[in-house]
Amino acid sequence: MPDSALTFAPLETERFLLRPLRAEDAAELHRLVNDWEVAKTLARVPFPYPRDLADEWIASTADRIVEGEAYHLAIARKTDDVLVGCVGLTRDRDDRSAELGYWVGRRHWGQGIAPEAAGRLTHWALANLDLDRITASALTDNARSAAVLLRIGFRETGTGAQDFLSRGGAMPVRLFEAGRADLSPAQAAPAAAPALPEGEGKRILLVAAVGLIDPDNRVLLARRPEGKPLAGLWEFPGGKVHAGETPEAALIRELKEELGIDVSEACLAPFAFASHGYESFHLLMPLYLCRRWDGMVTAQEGQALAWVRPQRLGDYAMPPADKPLVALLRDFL
Ligand SMILES: Nc1nc2c([nH]c(=O)n2[C@@H]2O[C@H](COP(=O)(O)OP(=O)(O)OP(=O)(O)O)[C@@H](O)[C@H]2O)c(=O)[nH]1
Repeated sequence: MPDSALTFAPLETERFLLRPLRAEDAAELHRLVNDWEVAKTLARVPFPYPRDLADEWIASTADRIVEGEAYHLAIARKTDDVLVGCVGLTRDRDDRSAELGYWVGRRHWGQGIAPEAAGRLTHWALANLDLDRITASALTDNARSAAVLLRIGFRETGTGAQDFLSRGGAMPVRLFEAGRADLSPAQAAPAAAPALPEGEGKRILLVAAVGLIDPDNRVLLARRPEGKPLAGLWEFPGGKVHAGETPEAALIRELKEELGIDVSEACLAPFAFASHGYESFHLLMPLYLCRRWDGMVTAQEGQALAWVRPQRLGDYAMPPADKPLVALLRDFL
């Protein structure tokens, strides 16, 4: 059995750790899930739940984490590591989506555990896996579960029918989904952004970005980290132009802060710009190209970095404002 504990760093919430399940969790997991009130709400859980199945299922979750197929995690109390439930995501690679599931043992109900755990896993997944959507479903008669999803930011998309092992057949469900925009409606620029003319009633946000190009003609993309709007999307390094700063000075500052490199103004060649209306601001973003810098490009803020061949840029999910820039860059390089 591969050691998923070595490959998956537990996710922390205010009160819980979402960590890989361990063989020692089996007895408590069985006690909590072998309860009709819990099992009847879960599509893939039989009732009664055989004790051996807890061992088998826990063993299988480790392989699937290592393979990046599914992330089924224990919700464990930080104070004493007691298992209170499980939360999981199963990926559908063809669709760049994953399905969320969760349950909490009956003795732990009423403490807001499900939204805390499922919300954390949803945010983490959209920021760190190549996904655009998380889907979820709740039995039509399970208003409590639907409320959890809505609280996290999921949208209701319709109804359907799903096979429930515990019920011995198909049951009506409400369908939900969440993308980045649902989880981070606060796409608004922080108040520190410089005051610029209003466009169509929206504030104009000036952001400077750069296509760093290495000797193999590859372009550097950086992944927006969890916690920022549009987390998980790949973008050109850069950031907001502060009041009193030129776009070039802003880039030189951002490249030092984010990538640890020194760039001189003479090496920043203006290339193109993006002008894009986001929901709460209008982005104006000059894109420079740069082939010379001092120092080694290293992620200073834990963000993922990728050197990408121009033909492969389309494989990376980027903010909508970047689409025209990517096309121009591909033609240019
Ligand atoms: N750097 C960068 N920002 C982009 C790109 N495309 C795009 O839409 N943006 C948007 O421009 C804004 C940049 O803001 P930011 O939050 O990265 O700026 P920053 O580094 O100063 O952030 P901070 O204030 O959290 O430090 C975001 O709304 C981001 O979504 C891009 O390719 N590169």
